[in-house]
Amino acid sequence: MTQVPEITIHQVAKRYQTLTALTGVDLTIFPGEFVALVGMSGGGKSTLLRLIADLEQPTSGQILFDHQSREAAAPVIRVMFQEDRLLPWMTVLENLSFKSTDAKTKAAAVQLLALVELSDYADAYPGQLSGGQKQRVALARALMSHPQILLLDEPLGALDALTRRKMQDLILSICRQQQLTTILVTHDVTEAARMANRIVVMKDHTNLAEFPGPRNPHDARAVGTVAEDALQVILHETPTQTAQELSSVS
Ligand SMILES: Nc1ncnc2c1ncn2[C@@H]1O[C@H](COP(=O)(O)OP(=O)(O)OP(=O)(O)O)[C@@H](O)[C@H]1O
Repeated sequence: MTQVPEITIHQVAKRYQTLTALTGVDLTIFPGEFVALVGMSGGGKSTLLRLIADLEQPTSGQILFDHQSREAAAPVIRVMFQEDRLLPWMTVLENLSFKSTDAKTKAAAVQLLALVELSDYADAYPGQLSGGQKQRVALARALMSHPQILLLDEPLGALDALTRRKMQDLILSICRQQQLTTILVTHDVTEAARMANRIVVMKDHTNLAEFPGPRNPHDARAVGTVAEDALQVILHETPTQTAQELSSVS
């Protein structure tokens, strides 16, 4: 049985006045995949994420979910950004439950706090948390609505290296456990190689090339090789060279 793609991006373009942010993007993402978008600043990574999230509309082209329009499929999509976007006047638990009095909602919030290892901070305010802890609350909040698709826009960009590494592992284990379809935008090719099963290089306003992720995120050598390959394409290769080289490798 052929699997139905969770997201089908077909010939998507996005222009802002005279500026082209994206052009000719064709990308198919299957349920449970973890895809990383990498590339130079201004390459259109965040724009693509915003289009998938329905925060903006493409100038042309289509984005389908389960082969259907967004309206018909009504996918539950949540986005996690670099800044935590927590409400500073609410406690950690309230940021998840939005002060709901519904016992089920509260129980779900408590359970998610345990999942992100923050049970002890339920009554703390965001201002009392470290950057990494705030991002864990933001992750738990994104999971509250049981998304099928999780979009991560540089969520770990502001964290120190050690916290970042721990968060990568936490996000990976949760995404696998909950079989989420995940798209991560990151500047860090090593992070992309550690986390994703597909690394998509965005260059010249489109998805120029892609690499399979290493099977084991803890295999530092394999991660390093994939990261270096992605970096070479980002920095040097012309589209034609890249396509030829990739086809000769496969
Ligand atoms: N709201 C907007 N109005 C006008 N131009 C925009 C807008 N959003 C993005 N752009 C432009 O579209 C292009 C792609 O931007 P985008 O933020 O998607 O790139 P990116 O690859 O995510 O970059 P970065 O890695 O720096 O976040 C850039 O040239 C940017 O200036």
